[in-house]
Amino acid sequence: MAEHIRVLLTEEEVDKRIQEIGEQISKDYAGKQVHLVCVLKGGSFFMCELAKRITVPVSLDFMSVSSYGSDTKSSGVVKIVKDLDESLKDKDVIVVEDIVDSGRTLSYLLEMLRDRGPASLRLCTLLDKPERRVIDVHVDYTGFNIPDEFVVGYGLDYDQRYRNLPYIGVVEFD
Ligand SMILES: O=P(O)(O)OC[C@H]1O[C@H](OP(=O)(O)OP(=O)(O)O)[C@H](O)[C@@H]1O
Ligand code: HPA
Ligand SMILES: [Mg+2]
Repeated sequence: MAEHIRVLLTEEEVDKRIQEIGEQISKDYAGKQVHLVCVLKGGSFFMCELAKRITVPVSLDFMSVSSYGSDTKSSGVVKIVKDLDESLKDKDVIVVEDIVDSGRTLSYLLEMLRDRGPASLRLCTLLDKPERRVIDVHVDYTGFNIPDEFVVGYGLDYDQRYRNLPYIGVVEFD
């Protein structure tokens, strides 16, 4: 089946919104250092762009998680594939994600990271699909609320492809 991408958010719209979030974070964390935690792979493109627009001191770390499988996924259990290199103790942490969909990944992850003793812990996501939520997750910074459609680009993949698109699109099948 042939597929094509319908543009949902242009590169300009995404860039402008990331700039706004960067400014907001810089204000909210004035006088502090923020520690950005990127959830691989999807969060990587957004985190790099966001970090460039934050004007307070920034440090970065990366983690990779995966769902256990369809059975346990419904219980919200995720497996850590690559853990953070550094401790979160007493740091002002912002978890950076590409999308919050069902909320399973982030609700589990935030609970786990909270146990590591950060001074503060917030969540920043480029996209949010509120209609799809199964588990409640508090999002502190949201780029865009989007409808319930499967999106790609800016880190988001369809079968590992399209992460490199500089805009957000919807996969459509001809
Ligand atoms: O709210 P949820 O329903 O849990 O879905 C959101 C999660 O799913 C995607 O990651 P994925 O596991 O596909 O890995 P990837 O980032 O490597 O693509 C996305 O990047 C979020 O981490
Ligand atoms: O809409 C989506 N696109 C790509 N990956 C995802 N993971 C959760 N939702 C999505
Ligand atoms: Mg992800």
